[in-house]
Amino acid sequence: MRPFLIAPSILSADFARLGEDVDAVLNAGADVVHFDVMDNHYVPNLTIGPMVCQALRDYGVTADIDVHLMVKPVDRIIPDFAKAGASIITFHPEASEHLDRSLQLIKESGCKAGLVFNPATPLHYLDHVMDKLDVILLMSVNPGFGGQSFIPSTLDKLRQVRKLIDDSGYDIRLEVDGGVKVDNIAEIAAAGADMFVAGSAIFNKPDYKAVIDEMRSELASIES
Ligand SMILES: O=C(CO)[C@@H](O)[C@H](O)COP(=O)(O)O
Repeated sequence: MRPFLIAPSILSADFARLGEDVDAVLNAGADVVHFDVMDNHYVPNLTIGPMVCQALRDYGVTADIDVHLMVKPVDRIIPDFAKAGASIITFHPEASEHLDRSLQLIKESGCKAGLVFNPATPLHYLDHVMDKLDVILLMSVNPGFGGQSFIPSTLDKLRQVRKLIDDSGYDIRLEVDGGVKVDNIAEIAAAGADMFVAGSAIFNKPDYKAVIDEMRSELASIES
């Protein structure tokens, strides 16, 4: 298994001082910036677009930015995010008319590509695209809002996807997003995840480093 990555979701950051807050969480030990893009159409909330991604790059953020597109359609916005400095772009299969084309578009734009599965989205969308994926993201809440509780059936789904990845021989990250906390991160890692999105668990606490350190110490029990 590759090193675990902690990716704070900036959905729970302070948008009035986003650059500073992202710097703070990276200085606290986070690996990746998770950037949630919502369109009030595919999901019932509205957030941020490529200009904000570009603003973070202009502010000096050099860490990978993991752009999670909760938008429909997806293709038109992919090149804009690539130009704005996205490192990884993921989208939901239900939001794309042509899965393979959207994945190729992300790759041609120079970013890593991933598919996102809602709690009830079946895994068959993986059938013919494993060779094009850098990331599989399992939502452990229904997308749209931070601060929801982890849906326990995600653990079984993680085990299934971990097996699919291992059997495929491809180098694919298994990311999980929603309700990830210090007290469940070890169980989630044991089920196969290696990249952990956490919003409220980190940003709603005054000491980001303390939370990230606690998460890493929980994860250490799995690594060893
Ligand atoms: O994409 C989403 C929600 O749609 C997530 O990234 C949330 O922002 C995670 O928040 P927490 O559950 O960790 O508070």
